[in-house]
Amino acid sequence: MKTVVIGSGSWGTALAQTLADNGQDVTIYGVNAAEVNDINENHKNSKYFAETALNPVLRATTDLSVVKDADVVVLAVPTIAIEPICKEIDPLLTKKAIVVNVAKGFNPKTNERLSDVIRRCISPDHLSSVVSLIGPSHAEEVVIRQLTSIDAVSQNDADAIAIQNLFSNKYLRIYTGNDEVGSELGAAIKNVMAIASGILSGLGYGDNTRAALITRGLQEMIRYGTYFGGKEETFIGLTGIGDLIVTCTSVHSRNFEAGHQIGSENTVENFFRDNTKTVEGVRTAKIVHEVAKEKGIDMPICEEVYQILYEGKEPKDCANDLMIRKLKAEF
Ligand SMILES: NC(=O)C1=CN([C@@H]2O[C@H](COP(=O)(O)OP(=O)(O)OC[C@H]3O[C@@H](n4cnc5c(N)ncnc54)[C@H](OP(=O)(O)O)[C@@H]3O)[C@@H](O)[C@H]2O)C=CC1
Ligand SMILES: O=C(CO)COP(=O)(O)O
Repeated sequence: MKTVVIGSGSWGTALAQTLADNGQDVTIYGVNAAEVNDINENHKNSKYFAETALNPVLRATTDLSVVKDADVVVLAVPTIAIEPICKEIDPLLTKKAIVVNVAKGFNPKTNERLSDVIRRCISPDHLSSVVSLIGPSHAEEVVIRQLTSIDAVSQNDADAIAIQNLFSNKYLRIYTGNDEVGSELGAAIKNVMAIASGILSGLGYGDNTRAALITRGLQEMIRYGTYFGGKEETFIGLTGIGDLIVTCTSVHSRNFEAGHQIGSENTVENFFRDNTKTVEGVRTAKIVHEVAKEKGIDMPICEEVYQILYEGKEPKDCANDLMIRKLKAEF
């Protein structure tokens, strides 16, 4: 199988190296010539993994025509780039490819789920199916071959199994799934919860607060996901509670890190002025706010994160307001 990984950032590099470790034919396509040269010449991607020597067989290119003849195309770019890159690659594909999405969030222009964007932008002649490869997986750990488990989720069982077999090895164990809605919504919304977790940590709150946030955050994810047809059980799997735990507790999470800065400064000002990293939860918070409001879905934690990011509310007031809401039964 010929695989092209679109995106020479942290996750694209780590996943492509996994395929290189598995002896697969894989090439990374990147828009950033410095990252591409670093991979080819130095066997490093110093911008993201300063200390890590990559598998030396890994190759990268800035020529998008590399997707010609690809059997598998992995989209490892931020959500904002998914629609444009699909439109760019569609005319270059010469056969039906499995398109694997690893981004977490929604299309910022239309609020669509990413699998729907890919099906809309890649013509049926060029698309076998969409597989979402998502779960608790910081690139910083996968690139040094730390044991990790994630899901290959697709409406097409055979393609999910093909992607499971392609990526699995002794450090990356892939499970299959077919609840596209539940898996994608869980993996998207956990980024908002990770911002909330970072904010609470920045405000000085500890383990009790984080456990409450993760538990109640999961309930919000279930409420939102099941509204759109996701299965409740999916949210107690890798793309739900698994991804929620890793991003709400890890120093590697950029969403947690952003929240931590916002909480410790009690303002979003410096974050919005200085941030250059991919922090998907920021856009997701706005989309969840809009959709939840329109559909009448109760999302109190997501709403407070939205208020902090977009409406100038102070983080410490949000934490207090969540605690003094009308008391109720847990379930
Ligand atoms: N990093 C991780 O641990 C994980 C990330 N993800 C998800 O994967 C997605 C990608 O994130 P990640 O790799 O971390 O992000 P990074 O910021 O590390 O890298 C993104 C890469 O995409 C490139 N890029 C941006 N636009 C385009 C485009 N139109 N065509 C080709 N390349 C483009 C960027 O180039 P440039 O540098 O020039 O901007 C950069 O190389 C996100 O949705 C994230 O949530 C999911 C699981 C784990
Ligand atoms: O999704 C991730 C790990 O599963 C990456 O999280 P961040 O985008 O917050 O770094």
